[in-house]
Amino acid sequence: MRALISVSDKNGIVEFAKKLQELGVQIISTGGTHKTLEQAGVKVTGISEVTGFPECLDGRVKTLHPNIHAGLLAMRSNPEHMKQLEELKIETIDIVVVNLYPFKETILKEGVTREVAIENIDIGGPTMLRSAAKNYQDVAVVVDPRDYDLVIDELKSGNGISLDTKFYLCSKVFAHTAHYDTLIAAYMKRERQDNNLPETFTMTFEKVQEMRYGENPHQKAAFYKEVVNTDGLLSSAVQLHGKELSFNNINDTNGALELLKEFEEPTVVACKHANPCGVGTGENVYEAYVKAYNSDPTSIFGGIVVMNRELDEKTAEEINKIFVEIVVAPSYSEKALEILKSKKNIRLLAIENITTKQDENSYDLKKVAGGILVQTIDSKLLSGELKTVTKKQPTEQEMKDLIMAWKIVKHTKSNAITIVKNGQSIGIGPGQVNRIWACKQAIEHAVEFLGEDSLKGATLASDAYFPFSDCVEAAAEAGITAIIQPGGSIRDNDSIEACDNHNMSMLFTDMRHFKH
Ligand SMILES: NC(=O)c1ncn([C@@H]2O[C@H](COP(=O)(O)O)[C@@H](O)[C@H]2O)c1NC=O
Repeated sequence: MRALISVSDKNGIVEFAKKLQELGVQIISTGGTHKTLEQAGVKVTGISEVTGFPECLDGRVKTLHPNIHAGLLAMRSNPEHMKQLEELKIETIDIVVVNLYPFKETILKEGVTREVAIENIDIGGPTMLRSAAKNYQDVAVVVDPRDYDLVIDELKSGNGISLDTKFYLCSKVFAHTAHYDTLIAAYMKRERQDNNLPETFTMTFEKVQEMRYGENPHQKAAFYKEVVNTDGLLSSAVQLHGKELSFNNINDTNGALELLKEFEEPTVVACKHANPCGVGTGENVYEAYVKAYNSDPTSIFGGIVVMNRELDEKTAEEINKIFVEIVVAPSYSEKALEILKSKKNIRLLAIENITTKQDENSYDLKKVAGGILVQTIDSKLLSGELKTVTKKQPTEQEMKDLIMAWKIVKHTKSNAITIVKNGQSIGIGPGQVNRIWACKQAIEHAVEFLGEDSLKGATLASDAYFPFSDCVEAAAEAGITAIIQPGGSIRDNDSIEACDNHNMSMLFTDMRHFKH
């Protein structure tokens, strides 16, 4: 039995090769692997002895030779194949142990040149892996060092490596080379600054964790992360305390974080089922948290609280008065951590560069039955200049609140209406099937938690245009004085007129933010 070993990651390879040798397997190897094994006392045949050809072009050609690939691809049950091998004096290779040039690790290094990245694209390795995997009935192919023990155990059993195991090893190869090639393709696309939607759509992710279940207990679920550009994003979060995150935890936290990233000043976002339920800004996170909490003290219970400044002791004490599922902050003071850790069931996450936004060319994906919808993320907030369409202009404070309401509405499920006053969300109407209901819900929200008077002088945002003037009428009746919306309805004039009649200001953004 012959094994060909050619590995970049040399961890565990000496022990594995020694065990193979003890089991009577003859070992063939390439340059660096050969050296490592020989130095450790393993008897190795150099690849050039098998190919009759020197390794050349700085290692670009080592194993790319018919003596290797015919030895891998010959079907042992096919007499014609075996006859040809004999005529060509080629011996079979029965085990292939290959792991590839570290392309991923290379491109993750800061400042890596394209030349270096390209030199780290493995050609001979995937070719061997694919040849061996195609002929899995006759060849055992090991791409993952975690499978070394499995192979040794089966060989020790005396019955050889089972067909089942060989098929399992083969399936890992194609998953591995697909992942590897997808990373290369994505790198090339980035290098070309190509943000076109490709003819065939391939992305690759790495598993972070399996979850106990998905959105519901009868659904299976796992969390996968992208390989590059995850700094500051949810998948780079470090969990400091608490139980494992669930599917819904991750989805909901994502909603909260995407909204948080719109703010530069100290801000706290409280979120439930991926919709914001309370948002506060202030001089510090304490002030911001109190505003977010007061805006809806009911929904925040069991919710998610994220902030863009270090979580201090005073804020931790405040948060600790209620039950929240998850807290995310860039960092925690020692005292704050101690206070929050006193609760077993709270999950505490840290994301260092929490304000970092996703690359604007990132994709947003939605699975539909039998297909997938792909779009670039909704990265912009405003398209350009805001246009005041009413006789009245908003005041300076109203302007600040309008922008805040606009940021919140962008990250609230459609149809959405949000109401903001003095840096605090006071009413949020998410996910309604018509706009007036969203408007009424936002107003009701404010009335319930902050009283009718809170609406006097407040500002309102709508994620898409008003089809009728009914929302303006409802806002005017509640005491709201300024509105921000995309504009673009054939009945825009009705809404503008209604604002003028009630001495309100209205701004058009010329940009819609549906979120379904
Ligand atoms: N060019 C070839 O024919 C070739 N054959 C195997 N390799 C790779 O060379 C690496 C091992 O090299 P070494 O044994 O020299 O350290 C492995 O990652 C293997 O996948 C090759 N390198 C790149 O394509």
